[in-house]
Amino acid sequence: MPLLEVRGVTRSFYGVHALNGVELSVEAGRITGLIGPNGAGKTTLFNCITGVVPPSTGRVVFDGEDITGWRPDRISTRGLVRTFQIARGCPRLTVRENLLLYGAHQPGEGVLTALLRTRAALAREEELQARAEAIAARLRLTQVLDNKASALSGGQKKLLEIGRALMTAPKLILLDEPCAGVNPSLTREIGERLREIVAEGISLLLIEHQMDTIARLCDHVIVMAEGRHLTEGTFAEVAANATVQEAYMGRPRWAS
Ligand SMILES: Nc1ncnc2c1ncn2[C@@H]1O[C@H](COP(=O)(O)OP(=O)(O)OP(=O)(O)O)[C@@H](O)[C@H]1O
Repeated sequence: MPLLEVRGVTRSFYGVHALNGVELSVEAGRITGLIGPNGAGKTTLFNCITGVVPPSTGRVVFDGEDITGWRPDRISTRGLVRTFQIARGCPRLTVRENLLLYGAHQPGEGVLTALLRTRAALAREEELQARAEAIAARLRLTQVLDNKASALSGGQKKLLEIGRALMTAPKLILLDEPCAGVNPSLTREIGERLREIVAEGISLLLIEHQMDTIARLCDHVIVMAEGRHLTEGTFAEVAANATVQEAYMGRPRWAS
């Protein structure tokens, strides 16, 4: 059974059909790339899957459970979380605080428990601290744990965004352009961290425009165009597909 199934999902905005009945599946244990020309509906699909925007019609099934129309926080407790193209962390908080903020959304963490500071709450806080430190170490952010997020480099901000997603103990992370705006060597480094995350059993679905990054990183590639699933396969297969080339025609990013 696929980890994620999208069945006939449509979404319109003021008469614009952003999604026209998307059908796709994401398998566990690998990095799946989601590509397509500008306006293909990739970000809207991410929003519909993760509850940021409800689909107009269709179904989203995650890990065997129908999550269509659920709110993002409820979806994340099931192990499905997304990152945003523009990092959404709190710049004035430290890296550690940013990580803890996300861990606090875990199931079982009630405001009352936190306020009462019971023994259980203190133990939970220690556990979250340990998790934040372990995730920072995984992402090579230990040196900057107590620095303000605003002081991080562009690449480190991207890693922090991934770290915040990891704090929710996800099964699947949807990454919206995790390497956008970072230089080639940092892109490779982020790629290495993503590979390590997958080796630990977390699955990834990522939107990326840089085709060399997709080619290097993704085990499988799904192509969208005009709000629909166009085709899928290995990078070599989709790159050789005439329909894909046609969908990208005149779009210089394909060549980059
Ligand atoms: N909130 C919104 N209001 C109105 N139109 C929207 C909204 N969100 C998306 N759209 C429209 O839906 C279509 C699909 O946009 P979307 O951003 O999902 O595509 P994309 O494949 O992610 O594009 P890009 O690669 O440029 O980010 C576009 O025509 C876009 O203008």
